[in-house]
Amino acid sequence: MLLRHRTTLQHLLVANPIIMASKHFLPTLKPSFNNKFDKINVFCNIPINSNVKKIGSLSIKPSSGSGSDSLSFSTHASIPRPVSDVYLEKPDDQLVDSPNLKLLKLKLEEIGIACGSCKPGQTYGLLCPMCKGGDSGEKKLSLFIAEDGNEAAWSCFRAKCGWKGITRGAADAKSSYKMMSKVTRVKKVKGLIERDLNLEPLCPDLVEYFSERMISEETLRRNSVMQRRYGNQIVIAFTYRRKGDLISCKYRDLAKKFWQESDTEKILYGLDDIEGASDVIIVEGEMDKLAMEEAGFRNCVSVPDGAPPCVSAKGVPSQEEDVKYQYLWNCKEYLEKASRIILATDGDEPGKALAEELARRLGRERCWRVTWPTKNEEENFKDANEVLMFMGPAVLREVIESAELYPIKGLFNFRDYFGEIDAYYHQKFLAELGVSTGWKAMDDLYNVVPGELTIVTGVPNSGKSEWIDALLVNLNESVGWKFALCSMENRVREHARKLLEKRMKKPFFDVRYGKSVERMTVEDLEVGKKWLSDTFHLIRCENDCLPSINWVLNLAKAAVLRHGVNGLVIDPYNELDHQRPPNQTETEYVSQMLTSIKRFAQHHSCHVWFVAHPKQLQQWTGKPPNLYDISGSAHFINKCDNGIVVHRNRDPEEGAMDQVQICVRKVRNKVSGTIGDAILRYDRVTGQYMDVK
Ligand SMILES: Nc1ncnc2c1ncn2[C@@H]1O[C@H](COP(=O)(O)OP(=O)(O)OP(=O)(O)O)[C@@H](O)[C@H]1O
Repeated sequence: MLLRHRTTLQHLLVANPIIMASKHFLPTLKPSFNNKFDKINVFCNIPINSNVKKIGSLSIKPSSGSGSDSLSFSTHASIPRPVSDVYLEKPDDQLVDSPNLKLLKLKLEEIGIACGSCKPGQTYGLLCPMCKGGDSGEKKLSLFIAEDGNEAAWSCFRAKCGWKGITRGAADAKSSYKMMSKVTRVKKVKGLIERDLNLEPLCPDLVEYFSERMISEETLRRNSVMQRRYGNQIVIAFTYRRKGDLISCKYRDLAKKFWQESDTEKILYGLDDIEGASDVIIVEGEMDKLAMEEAGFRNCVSVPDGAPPCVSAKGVPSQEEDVKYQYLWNCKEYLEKASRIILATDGDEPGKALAEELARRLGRERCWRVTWPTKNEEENFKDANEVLMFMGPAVLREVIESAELYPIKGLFNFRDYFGEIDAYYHQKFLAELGVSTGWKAMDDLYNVVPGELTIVTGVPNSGKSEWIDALLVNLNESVGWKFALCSMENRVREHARKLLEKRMKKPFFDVRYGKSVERMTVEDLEVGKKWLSDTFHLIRCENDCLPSINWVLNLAKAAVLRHGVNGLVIDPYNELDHQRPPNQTETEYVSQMLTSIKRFAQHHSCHVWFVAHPKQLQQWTGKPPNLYDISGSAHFINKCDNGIVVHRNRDPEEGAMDQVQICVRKVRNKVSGTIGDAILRYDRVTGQYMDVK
């Protein structure tokens, strides 16, 4: 006797539509089917012998008793439960009392399946012992007991669980079960039979619907767009094909709800159109694929599952784990031949996330992206079909033709910087040309550029610190710059005195060096103190240990962000903590340290003056030292933007004793200066440096 309404598990899964919304991956929407008989035709008429001999042939289907509203079951909830003719002819007790059935039930109970009053030959919706039906406790475990009561098969239809298995009542038989979701996430079917899907040519109303979206009948025909009836409702059927064979089918009703044949292989829509193509366009939906054809591009495919809400924070998983993008792997051979892939996904955030996920997998270097034209002052058109509808095929063509290279992190073109280059040309960043030091003698040689590193050296007592202080005072007076000071050799009050003398142009005291000039008044001191606190921020290690360069840079960063400082002085290098790993040479250490300083300077547009002493000069002739004489490493001169040697005359016979030589020995940026010497005069009373008249 034949069971007319029995289905195999496979057929059941094929017939269970997985419903999808247009935008994100697989949300659980429910289509509005209402004719049960129509649906039965989808998966019935498969004669199966009622005498189930092999475990493998045991059949199962979701039960109407599940009473659930979830996607797998809802579609068929209204279908009359398939009931065996054999079973109907037999009185209940003949089956219930069989010893094998008792044994079988015992085994099921042991596994956790509460099958108490279940009868052979029927399918039941029970609570899955594995997932407990999720948060809502849905009864999604479908259990089927064979007519002879010897065998049972079950499957949990919750997508997150998928537990399934089979067992027999015989005493020696072992149960076999597995978590479907962990073992095989994508169940492949051998192929859909078009006839079984009851697809029909599009009716005039649907053709009209497409024509309103500027999709012609010719394009619909070429892409085999069909329709399918669900009772009195007709839905669009997008057929997914490979080499002409039907692989999957996606449905769309007029309310824009999507669902598709489940357990079909995931492939790109329009796959045959990109066979052998070197240029491939990828869009986010079937309508966009059809729209591209209207604009003259057949070499276009659509992703089957829409876009993710955002880019995954994790890296690209392995092929097996990459469930959401399985369609790319399944179409690998079609895509790997393409040298140019234009990602024409939607312009919204999920669309951009999809483009990024595709680019990550396909290789950014061969990806391009499009910019959808503006719709009005606030928004852009969102996809190909919208552009086709409102702007026409020529504009859509133009959008594709003007696609730009997909950005690769770290790889740029000058084009990306045109705004900045224009501003530089029009001198919008005045300081970029360098701020004058305040000494005419130096204007052609050295100007201070934000974000650069200046190394200052000179023999002990040459006046390096004095000259830098004087420079800071000048820069503050001329352009209002503020500074972070990490001056380890200076006591705070002494440093304050030196700065105040330069600023107030008066000596702090009226002793020895300042006897000849009136000292600054208490009022001057008050004004000066305010200026000090407005202009300088001190980086100081308050305990006895030496500060490390990273410690200094972190505080300098805080000073930039909190107080907007424009310059940092680190004076001197040898007062920093220079502990380095045992496997690192001093040269490597200095190189790394200077890289950190430069990165800080550039990132924060903060000029850094770094004071470094020369190594002990064996036979010093009184001449200025060389930048290569800096103790530690030649990297000081190699890595700095500017190198300055401060030198003063100590021989009365050689010239005036108050003369100071500022030797500019390196200038990387010709816009800000050049190599050469400037002579300044040092006023010992006020600590000021002045041009020589
Ligand atoms: N041209 C000059 N004539 C006379 N005295 C000067 C001159 N330049 C600097 N000085 C004095 O030399 C002393 C040391 O100056 P400063 O601390 O700036 O030198 P330095 O090069 O930074 O020294 P060090 O290498 O020891 O740190 C100060 O007292 C300063 O007043």
